[in-house]
Amino acid sequence: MDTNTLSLPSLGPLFSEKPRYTLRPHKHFLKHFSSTSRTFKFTTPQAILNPPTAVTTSTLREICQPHVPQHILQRQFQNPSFFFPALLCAHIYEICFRMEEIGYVMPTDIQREALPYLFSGHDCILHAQTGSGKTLTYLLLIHSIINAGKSSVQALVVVPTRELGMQVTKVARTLAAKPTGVDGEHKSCSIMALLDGGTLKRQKSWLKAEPPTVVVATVGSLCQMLERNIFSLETVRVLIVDEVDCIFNSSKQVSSLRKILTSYSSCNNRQTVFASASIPQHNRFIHDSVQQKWTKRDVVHIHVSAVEPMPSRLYHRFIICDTKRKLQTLLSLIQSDAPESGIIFVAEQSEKSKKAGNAPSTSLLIDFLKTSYQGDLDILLLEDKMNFNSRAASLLEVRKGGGYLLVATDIAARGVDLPEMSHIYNFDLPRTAIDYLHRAGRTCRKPFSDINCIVTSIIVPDERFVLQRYENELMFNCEELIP
Ligand SMILES: Nc1ncnc2c1ncn2[C@@H]1O[C@H](COP(=O)(O)OP(=O)(O)OP(=O)(O)O)[C@@H](O)[C@H]1O
Repeated sequence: MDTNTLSLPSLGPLFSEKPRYTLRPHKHFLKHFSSTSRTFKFTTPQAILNPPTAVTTSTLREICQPHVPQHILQRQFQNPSFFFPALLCAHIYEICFRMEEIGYVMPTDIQREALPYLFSGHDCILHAQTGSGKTLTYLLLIHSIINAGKSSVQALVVVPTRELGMQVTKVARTLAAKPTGVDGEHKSCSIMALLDGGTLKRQKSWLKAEPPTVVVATVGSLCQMLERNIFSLETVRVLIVDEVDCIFNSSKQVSSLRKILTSYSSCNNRQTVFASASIPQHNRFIHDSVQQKWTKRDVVHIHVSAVEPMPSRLYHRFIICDTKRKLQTLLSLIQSDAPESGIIFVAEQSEKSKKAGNAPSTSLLIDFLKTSYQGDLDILLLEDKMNFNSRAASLLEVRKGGGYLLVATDIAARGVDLPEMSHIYNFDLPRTAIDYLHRAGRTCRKPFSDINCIVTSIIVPDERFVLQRYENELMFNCEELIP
């Protein structure tokens, strides 16, 4: 058999065990793939209809190819007017090529473990370290389900912040772009960002005129659209809630998320996925989710590296100094570390400090670094109270590449993916162990790299026991740096 072309007989076994179905590949499918010089292997229906088994294969394509048609076909086999879903298959094969083009070849642990369950229609809780590839995991599920030919919103990703929403939209669009050399006639899926600070009027017209296939939304904007009946969850086949614990923890977002989940629970043909590196009291959370019917009863909790909640390549250290010496200590650290890029996390200004008319720590820090730091790194700011355009401009600058020091509040602690980040500095200690985990997790974001990254907390003597508590809770060891 010519291994470089699509071989029609190789599609035969797919149907041999179900003779009532005839193979009628769509002309677009043939045209499309005969031009791409690739071979496709299909599994037999028996394998296709089996429940997920442990995946021992080693590449993402090997995981996706047998399982994606499985998922589509499972549904198609239940449909008496079965027709070979050529366009859907074409789409997912394109995604496989595209992944390889981008450099996603080997699956990460969460991808290896979760994808078989996701492709078989299970509701899942993706619980894995920061930087472990949860985004690609749920995007692959989305691509296995959607049909870009249909004009309806079929997948919805809910995120806590505009910044994370922009990032997920970008990754989703990159993945959905056609691989080089493929000019198939089928429609690419459209992805809409429905984020706080966006132009809701424009998005409203888009949703009404030609609904996108995938919507990435912040809770507030999504609720507005749902309340005004501009779009409904009826057509949504998969709902992802990213950083789910963060949204449940936010007093501004929790009641809206509950409404969305409750409303989605009455939809037919639904699949719900929750993702985060931290799901506190996960057994309780799963129990509640089932009780509330937010997930089906057979929801699967995929917990990767349960005994090691943070990447092992992270090196943690702390330095003790008094409050007045903190700025100078930070500067000395940056000079001796010479980071490739770093984030300096600062606490949000308290109401008390605002009332006292004090300048926020972020401004003090930025002013100090701009006058005292002599190195090559750009100094940037990202904090909640900046307007959306300035926040976007800071992140754009950061993503341009080149070294930088980003002074940020916890707004940058969740989900933001900056793979070049080598150092994290806690200028103010985070409020909880979970906040520590997410701040630290802005480094070590190259799944197959063996480069170590450093997290340094600058603390006053009284804070030593707080840090110790975080060490116990997150099971890591923090070494003292003696100045
Ligand atoms: N299979 C893969 N091969 C190579 N790189 C990958 C793979 N999967 C994901 N990545 C890369 O790993 C990085 C981290 O992925 P991602 O942002 O999805 O992490 P995450 O698990 O969502 O982390 P967080 O919990 O912090 O949000 C990204 O830069 C992504 O491009």
